[in-house]
Amino acid sequence: MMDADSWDVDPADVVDASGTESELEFESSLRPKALDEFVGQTKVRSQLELLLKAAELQQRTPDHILLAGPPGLGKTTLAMIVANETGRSLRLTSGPALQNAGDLAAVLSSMVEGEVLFIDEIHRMARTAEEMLYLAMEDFRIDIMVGKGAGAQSVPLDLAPFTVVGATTRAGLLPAPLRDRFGFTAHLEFYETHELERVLARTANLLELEVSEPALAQLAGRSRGTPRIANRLLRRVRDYALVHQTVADAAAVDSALALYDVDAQGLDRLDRAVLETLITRFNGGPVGVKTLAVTVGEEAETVEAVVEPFLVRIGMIARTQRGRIATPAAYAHLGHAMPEGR
Ligand SMILES: Nc1ncnc2c1ncn2[C@@H]1O[C@H](COP(=O)(O)OP(=O)(O)OP(=O)(O)O)[C@@H](O)[C@H]1O
Repeated sequence: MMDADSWDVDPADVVDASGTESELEFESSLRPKALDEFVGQTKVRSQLELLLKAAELQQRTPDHILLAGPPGLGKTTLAMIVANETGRSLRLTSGPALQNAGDLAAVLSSMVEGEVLFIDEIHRMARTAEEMLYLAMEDFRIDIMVGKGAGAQSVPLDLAPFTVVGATTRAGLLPAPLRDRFGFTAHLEFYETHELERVLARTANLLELEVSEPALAQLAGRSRGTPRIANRLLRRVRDYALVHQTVADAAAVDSALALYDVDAQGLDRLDRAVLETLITRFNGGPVGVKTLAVTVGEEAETVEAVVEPFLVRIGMIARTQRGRIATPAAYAHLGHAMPEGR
């Protein structure tokens, strides 16, 4: 039986960039399948296009690709597009699933020539797996240990050429030897509002949902520069319009987003908690990001990879050598007076 708490909807689930199963299905149904369907990230798209075209002309597998950037900006989608555009199949795994060299050896030894291996959260792989991956990416070869103890032997195994697409929210955490094995690193940026409007218009179309232009613009401006969040908020607006038997217009967006604690700038509860803590507990900073995370009761990795990049981008937090500080825009947004002398 479900307890009463199970019925509560945590607003963070709506804007959090990770996902529940039904959210994941929803996302898959919306993924663009070709580069020219992929909205925004113009530079990265042209870079990828060139890299794939050159590989096609030389009839070889494309170079390994590293995609870096905050969650929900399209890394998995791009990996799928790379496979699609090259007519290859895609294997998906993730850093946390590769906890020893054996886990990786099992994946690599079953790869077919030309396949694309997508490793999400690649910075979270075990060190032993990482070392095996360097060799595999460079020489398409791995050494497998057979037997145990004094009789253990290292047996080389040749692999068919393949392309690794790694994704990370924390490129800085990747050891240099691994980073160097990628022929190309794409840094995905937060999307501009007009780009998110296009993402939303495309999604509304796929969902056969009529949404007014002002509603799309309003949603786009409150989606933290992130397509995943834009699509999720659109779904909540659709729910709102359905339940209240109204059209999906700007007023419906306002009401739905107020219900889920998304404010006028698109900040969610965690964003505001971080800013509030920085201002009221640490007098606006400077304070280290780890201390800040502990104080709001969140993992440091989430604050560093999810919360901070967006708050820095919209100018509410500044990074200094001594730590993070709240800017005048943050004080104004939360309605606090700036202390004298700051
Ligand atoms: N440029 C884009 N155009 C249209 N839709 C996009 C774009 N980028 C992302 N999306 C949509 O946003 C959702 C999230 O994208 P995706 O899963 O690729 O992000 P991600 O960067 O891999 O996130 P994570 O790092 O959390 O895995 C998907 O539904 C995808 O269709």
